[in-house]
Amino acid sequence: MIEAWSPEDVYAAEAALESELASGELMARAAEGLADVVAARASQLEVESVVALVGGGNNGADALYAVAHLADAGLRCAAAVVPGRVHEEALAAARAAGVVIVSGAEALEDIAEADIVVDGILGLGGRPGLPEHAVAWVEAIAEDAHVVAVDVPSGQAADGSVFDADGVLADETVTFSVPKPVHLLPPTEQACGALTVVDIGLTFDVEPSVRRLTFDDVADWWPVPGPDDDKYSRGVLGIVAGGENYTGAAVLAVTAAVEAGAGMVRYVGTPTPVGLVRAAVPEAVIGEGRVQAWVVGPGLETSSTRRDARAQLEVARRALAGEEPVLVDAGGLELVDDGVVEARRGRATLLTPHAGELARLLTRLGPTPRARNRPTVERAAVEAEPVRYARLLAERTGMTVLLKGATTVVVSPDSDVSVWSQSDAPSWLATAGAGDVLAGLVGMLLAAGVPAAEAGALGALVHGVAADRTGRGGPVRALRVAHGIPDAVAHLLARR
Ligand SMILES: NC(=O)C1=CN([C@@H]2O[C@H](COP(=O)(O)OP(=O)(O)OC[C@H]3O[C@@H](n4cnc5c(N)ncnc54)[C@H](O)[C@@H]3O)[C@@H](O)[C@H]2O)[C@@H](O)CC1
Repeated sequence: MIEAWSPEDVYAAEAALESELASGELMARAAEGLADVVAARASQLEVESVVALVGGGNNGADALYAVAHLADAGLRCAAAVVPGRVHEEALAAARAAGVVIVSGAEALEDIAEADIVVDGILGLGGRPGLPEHAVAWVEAIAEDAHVVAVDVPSGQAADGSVFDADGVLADETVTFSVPKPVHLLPPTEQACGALTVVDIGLTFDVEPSVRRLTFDDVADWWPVPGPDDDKYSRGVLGIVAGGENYTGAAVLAVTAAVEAGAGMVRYVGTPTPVGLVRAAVPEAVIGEGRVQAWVVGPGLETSSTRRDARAQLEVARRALAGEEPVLVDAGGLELVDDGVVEARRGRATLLTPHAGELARLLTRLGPTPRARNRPTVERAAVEAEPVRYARLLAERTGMTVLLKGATTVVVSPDSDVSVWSQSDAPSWLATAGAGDVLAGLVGMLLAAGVPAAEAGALGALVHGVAADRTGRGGPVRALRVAHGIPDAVAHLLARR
């Protein structure tokens, strides 16, 4: 598992450790670790000129001490500074080691020619956006330069909340002791590149703010049946999905649940998808019955006036009013209103919208049940600040929210619980029907008794790995991803 702590928690841990260490020791550890990474990169890339972009905080000091080490080791080093706004001791150490200190136009020339740029403008203490003087520095970085960010790519929000397109986009980031939210969350993860964590000895006795499951965690979490299990004890999943127009969603969700290892799947639909499910997934049982969890919504047509569609909707509403865990996806999200919110209080519910669905649902629900003012939430706003909006929906509904995207986040209604962030899927998985497969897969985990947030994170990981392994670097269609789940699970279980 990869865990990230908030900037506030990191500052607290740092203060606690600093009080036990000689002054400057923490920074010395950080600078040494940073210098080791940059030296290794210079040798791999067979280059020798390094420029540090130095800000006025500790992050800039780290960068200065690191280039001092690198100059000692024989690399050609310069440091771009703003005179008067720099850590004086670190500046003296760099100068003494032979680092060329530059500013103004001279700095821009050196930056443009550097093979490796070490970004120490802003770190954990940075507010989003670059300081004015640093805009030209960042613009001057050559296309083919290798950019190493210190702790946080400057301009990006350390808490991972907002992405700055004009900020530093690093090839790699060197961080200290533990990852920070900026490294794991959308939209900022994309600015960090490869992550190296240098241990400087911080310890934490508080919960991380972000968690990510890794491949090695799957064996500990996946519901593997034992000799005493039968199809009922493994978990029966009810799926209410598909309609006369969206027939495929039913086939995809049911296929995924069966392939993922559901003890049994009961499918509730209208005549056409029922016929297709019977043909494609003979293991599925048609009709309502006792289940341990529900998936409500893939391809569900909530405005159809057909009698069979209305009967199907009745089952969906019963599921939402019942005690079993429910995953609510796509058309099912249209059924979520204040009555459903009230009915599901204290019961496991996982909403699985994409950004557009989340925006529509938040707009429809409004900030509170009786709010007169219901501002429109735009899809672009959700895409710009995914965790913030997922949290708003989770808090408004009391439900767990899995927001789908290149990086999928899972947010619990309790703001003290860590956010899950999974980034395991190839971009090829952005294809019609992929969400239906995820719904069936995660639904199976709910039926097997995995808690909602963990089921969402685990399902997102396996979904991504199944896509990767079936596509083998090329395109994937959703049905093949569903059929690829057993191979992905077996591959991940074998890592135990
Ligand atoms: N966290 C840790 O465990 C350790 C952290 N270290 C380093 O210390 C850094 C944190 O140091 P600081 O707290 O000094 O933070 P920064 O180095 O990020 O500097 C913050 C300073 O820049 C100013 N500033 C912030 N955003 C700005 C903006 N957008 N435009 C203009 N000015 C802005 C602030 O007012 C503040 O003075 C970390 O990122 C890391 O590199 C290491 O030295 C040692 C250990």
